[in-house]
Amino acid sequence: MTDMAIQTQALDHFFGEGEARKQAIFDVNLEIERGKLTILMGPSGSGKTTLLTLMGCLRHVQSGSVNLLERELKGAGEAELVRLRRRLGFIFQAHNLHESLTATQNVLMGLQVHGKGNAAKQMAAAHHMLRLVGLEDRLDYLPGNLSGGQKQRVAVARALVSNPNVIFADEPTAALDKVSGHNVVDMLKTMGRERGTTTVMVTHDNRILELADRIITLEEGRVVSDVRP
Ligand SMILES: Nc1ncnc2c1ncn2[C@@H]1O[C@H](COP(=O)(O)OP(=O)(O)OP(=O)(O)O)[C@@H](O)[C@H]1O
Repeated sequence: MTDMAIQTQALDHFFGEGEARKQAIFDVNLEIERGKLTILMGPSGSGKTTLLTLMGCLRHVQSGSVNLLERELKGAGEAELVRLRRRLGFIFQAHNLHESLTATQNVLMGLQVHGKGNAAKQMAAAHHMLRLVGLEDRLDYLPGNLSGGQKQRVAVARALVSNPNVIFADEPTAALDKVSGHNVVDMLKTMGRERGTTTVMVTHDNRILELADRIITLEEGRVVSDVRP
């Protein structure tokens, strides 16, 4: 097993066809260590989300290479990608909770796609995760009755409950106040220390940079800075 969760080599990415074809990612070469919190920064349109979705098997690799958990994504078949995605957790903007399901049921969705454990064990794991994110008194609330920050914490609990190897997060703290944002990122760091979970996070949130193990900055699709604070 290597110490790297993700490696990219000569990674390019293009959108559009013919005259509208436009390059969004240029020659990105990165090695991302296991168990660390890596932040992707950069101005709007610099390619952060494109890079995150390429590394997270959410977009086909067109040119160059992405190695995720020792599997090459370029040319990988759909069955292989599905197997890999089961080892990942995704935290995108808060709005992807199911509005008709309670907090607990939303977190259970994070387990049921994996088919892990029996119903009682799954319920216990969902409740445990919701307690960890400080929502023990909101287990049976619908998203409509939760604040933006509480919804985001449900999304975090759902991403973490299956104990993924890598978590991809796009602006996970955008809707949170400073304390809740810190709590979410602290939790991801704790998962890194205790379980070796790797987190790659896109953020504009300057308040959480101090928590990062590494900060990679993109501009116009290129890596322009890469620091370990
Ligand atoms: N589906 C798409 N079709 C065409 N162009 C796209 C598509 N998605 C992104 N792009 C373009 O690729 C470039 C990078 O976009 P991307 O969303 O990765 O940037 P970003 O850094 O995440 O921006 P933001 O901070 O605003 O979310 C931009 O020029 C964008 O217009």
